[in-house]
Amino acid sequence: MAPKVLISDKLSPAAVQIFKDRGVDADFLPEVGKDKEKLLELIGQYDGLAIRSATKVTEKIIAAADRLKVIGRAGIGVDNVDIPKATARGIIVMNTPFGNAITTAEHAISMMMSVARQIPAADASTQAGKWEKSRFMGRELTGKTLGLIGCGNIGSIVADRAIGLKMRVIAYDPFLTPERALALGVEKVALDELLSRSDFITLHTPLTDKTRNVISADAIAKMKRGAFLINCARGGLADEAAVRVALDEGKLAGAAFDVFVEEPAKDNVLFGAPNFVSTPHLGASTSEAQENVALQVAEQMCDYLLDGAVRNALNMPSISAEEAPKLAPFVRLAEQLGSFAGQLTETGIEGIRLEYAGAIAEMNVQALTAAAITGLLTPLLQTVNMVSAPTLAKERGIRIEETRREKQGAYETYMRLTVITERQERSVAGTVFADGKPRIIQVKGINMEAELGPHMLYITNEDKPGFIGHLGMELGSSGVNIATFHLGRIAPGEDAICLVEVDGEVPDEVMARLRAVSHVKQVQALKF
Ligand SMILES: NC(=O)c1ccc[n+]([C@@H]2O[C@H](COP(=O)([O-])OP(=O)(O)OC[C@H]3O[C@@H](n4cnc5c(N)ncnc54)[C@H](O)[C@@H]3O)[C@@H](O)[C@H]2O)c1
Ligand SMILES: O=C(O)[C@H](O)COP(=O)(O)O
Repeated sequence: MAPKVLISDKLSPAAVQIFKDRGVDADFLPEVGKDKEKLLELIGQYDGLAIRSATKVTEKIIAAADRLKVIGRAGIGVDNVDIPKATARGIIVMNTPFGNAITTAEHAISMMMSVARQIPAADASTQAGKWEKSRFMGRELTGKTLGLIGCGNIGSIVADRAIGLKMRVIAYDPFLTPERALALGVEKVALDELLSRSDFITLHTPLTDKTRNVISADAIAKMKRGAFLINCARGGLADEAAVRVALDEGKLAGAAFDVFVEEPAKDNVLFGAPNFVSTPHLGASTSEAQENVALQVAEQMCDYLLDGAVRNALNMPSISAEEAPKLAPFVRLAEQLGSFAGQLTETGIEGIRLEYAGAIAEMNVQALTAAAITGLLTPLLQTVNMVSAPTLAKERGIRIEETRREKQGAYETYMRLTVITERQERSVAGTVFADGKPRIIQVKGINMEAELGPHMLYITNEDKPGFIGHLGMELGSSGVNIATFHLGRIAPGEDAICLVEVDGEVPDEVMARLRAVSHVKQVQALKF
């Protein structure tokens, strides 16, 4: 059955066409995003949800999203999605980090020019038949200092354009490296220095606990009298009430906001303030940017739903479309090793150690580790996948160690998973053969070579004559057919392991008889 996607926001129709061309059923219902109840009613039917900023993907929506595998944001900001809740349910959240960056940077520059020359007010006055030439005295940009708070994708494009306008650009961004600042032609400064030196300040950070109200009354007090403030990033970065006071008092010569604490902004404290310019969250609204983000998000969602490729996800390592089919057998191996160890572990898991050697060490190990944790936790938790597994493990205090080795042993690829509990460490290792099928090649240091089937018996025993015959007889007389049989031992007469694939589930009474077979130490049924 073709995957089904709901487009619940005003995305460019280009997205619908991509979904159609790739064989994904897409329902284009752009009004649903604003109607919480309708979204709640419909969401259970979909594998994918394509959104912009109007759709709020809350905990309640996620709880009702029984089939949902991916949320695709045609744009950058994902503050309208409850990512931790999506992650816990194994839903990938992806965005399009570059598709609307140029357009938004251009909007910030437009807002800076508009507010510097009071264009909206001058336009309204002129069209009202007044000719108030002396009322609208503006400010020149050339030679002025522009302070960027946040110098990522959009901030750095703004810097480039502002340098073109002959402005001096300074930036406050803790993650901006000196090399990057140099390459951009930007001076990296501390926040207080930026506040005191800038003639214009533009905001380009996400809204986080650290950035909320970065422009507070205190921050405004540190700014130059007559400075301008531009916010095309997120409402909440500036304290709107404090900005209103500063505009009324003339501390700020003007402010231009595209984004507001509450959107849609219908009755904002800033409305009507002197030299306040506003737009209704139009930063990304150009036909070019909307086409870019719609195409990109639709392709990314199709890649994931159809091929398992992951791009621009905020809660899962990337897996390229070329890589996905090559990685698939190794993901299966990692899941099997995790599941094998998980089913044999009865006490609390303190940590897991993952060792990758040979060709596998060069692969997307982050994805393989996520797959191994998925396999490990699946027997313990109801719903877990590669998206939720690392978070669920972390929440449970499970330590994850990863090592990569170039050295190859007998096998071209070698992956070993060791589960660490308070009582013991148990390891299981495997490889993928040229036929693309995973094999178990070591259990607790004992070499063997076994392909796992849906129903397996894991038996530990003493290596003594008669054991195999006795075991075979018990299974045969109980009507349990043996599909494959694999043996390994430390040394003649010592501890041994036996992995048997059987055709179907082994009833409890048969399990009890197997446990009574002489030289048997442990018998456990495993499912894959
Ligand atoms: N108005 C719109 O329509 C529109 C369109 C696109 C993006 N946006 C918003 O613009 C903002 C920036 O987007 P981007 O693509 O440049 O993001 P980005 O992730 O590329 O850049 C954000 C920058 O902020 C910096 N940063 C993080 N915390 C900081 C802090 N405490 N102090 C200073 N800097 C900090 C980061 O280091 C990073 O360099 C986002 O909030 C995004 O949602 C708005
Ligand atoms: O984060 C973004 O990409 C912008 O805020 C754009 O939002 P929009 O897609 O709702 O216009």
